[in-house]
Amino acid sequence: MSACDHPGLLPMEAALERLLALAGASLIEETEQVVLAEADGRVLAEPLIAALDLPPWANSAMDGYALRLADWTGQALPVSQRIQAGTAPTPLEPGTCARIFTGAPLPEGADTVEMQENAELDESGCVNFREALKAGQNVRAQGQETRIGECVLPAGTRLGPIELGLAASLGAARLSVRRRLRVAVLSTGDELVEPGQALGPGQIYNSNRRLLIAWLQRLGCSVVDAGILPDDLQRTREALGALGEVDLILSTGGVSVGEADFLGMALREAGELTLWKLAIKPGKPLTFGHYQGVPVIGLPGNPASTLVTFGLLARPYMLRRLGGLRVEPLGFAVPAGFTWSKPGMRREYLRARLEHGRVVPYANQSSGVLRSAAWAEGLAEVMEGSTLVEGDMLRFIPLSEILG
Ligand SMILES: Nc1nc2c(c(=O)[nH]1)N[C@H]1C(S)=C(S)[C@@H](COP(=O)(O)OP(=O)(O)OC[C@H]3O[C@@H](n4cnc5c(N)ncnc54)[C@H](O)[C@@H]3O)O[C@H]1N2
Ligand code: MOO
Ligand SMILES: [Mg+2]
Repeated sequence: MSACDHPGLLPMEAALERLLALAGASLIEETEQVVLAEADGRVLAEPLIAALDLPPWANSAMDGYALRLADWTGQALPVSQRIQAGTAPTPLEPGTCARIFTGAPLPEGADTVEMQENAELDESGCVNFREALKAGQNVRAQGQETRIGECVLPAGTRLGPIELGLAASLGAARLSVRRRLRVAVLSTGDELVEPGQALGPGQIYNSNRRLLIAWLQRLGCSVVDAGILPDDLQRTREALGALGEVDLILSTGGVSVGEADFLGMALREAGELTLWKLAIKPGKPLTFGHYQGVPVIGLPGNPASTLVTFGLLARPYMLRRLGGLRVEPLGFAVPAGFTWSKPGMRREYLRARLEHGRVVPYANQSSGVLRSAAWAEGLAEVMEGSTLVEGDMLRFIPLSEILG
């Protein structure tokens, strides 16, 4: 039986589709102008329109000599001016050439550049060209990259180093971006203790809080750290209700079927549990609901489950709320370097590496083992109901595609 015909489990595509639709219905509308230095990781709210041609004027791609090709019939040409980058040339005197350097503006009247390695300056100050010349060679035409008025980046683009460099090349000093998403982070569990404190009986250190806060900061969110919440229904209700002005509550743990899993209970009681139990491993009990109108994503507490569900579901949801265009990781197809003989009802996301171009999973895929992800370079997707033999293709999602 596959997840599609399993009554209790929602397939991955359906879950993501629902989450993205919910996100699209609660877009963050407010925008702000930020200087480029503050714009890394933000989502562009308005298209970036070129305010100038790029390059703004024709220029040389080589260090050499600029000439009008029609002036050259094989004879040596005298050098009539010297043009460095950052200077303004005078029009080219007919029958002459100009000494020119890479990035310098082409003088009016010139249409061709020969690199200096193919030219020879004689004692009389004239240049002999050794090879046949082609009109337009080594010339970077005005506007060859971008024309003034063109849309260079659409609204919804996530800004990274390349986009910021491009905006700078067009002289944009500020960009209009969506305001930061305000996200509250809650770690649920009586067993949790923060690093730096001594462990008591039955206690473990809280890893999800650090993992999520660092990740959210990379995503450009402003984080409200709500600390550790004990496994108690009344305290859960109070904590959820007291988080103030946030766009999203992100919690870990307390969403499965245990008697101490109170987050799901609190959402059910509030009557707004929209999504629960997905056909993915790890991550089955992922929960989405609202508490007093605020969206809540309850990530499963096992650290590898937190990682997978945050990266593949919560992250796209959050970016879509900011109007993000490309929010889902793409990954790529690679051959399996392992055999998978037991088809499961849940789609598996194995913490894996590429070795000699093949996917190799970490030996211990328990969802409690975060070390698997530190070893891994990506998530290898094994589809529900399928078996694999070595060499079969599967999707590999690099962690670098989702960590930020
Ligand atoms: N009878 C069943 N039991 C479980 C089922 C099930 O279907 N039936 N599902 C299992 C699956 S799958 C998962 S995933 C977990 C999810 O449980 P919860 O989200 O309710 O999380 P907890 O029970 O609170 O904790 C699970 C596990 O993770 C550890 N944990 C929790 N928070 C943190 C943290 N911040 N840092 C580090 N580790 C954390 C916690 O100690 C538990 O070991 O449920 C299964 N059970
Ligand atoms: O769905 Mo859970 O995350 O497998 O352990
Ligand atoms: Mg539990």
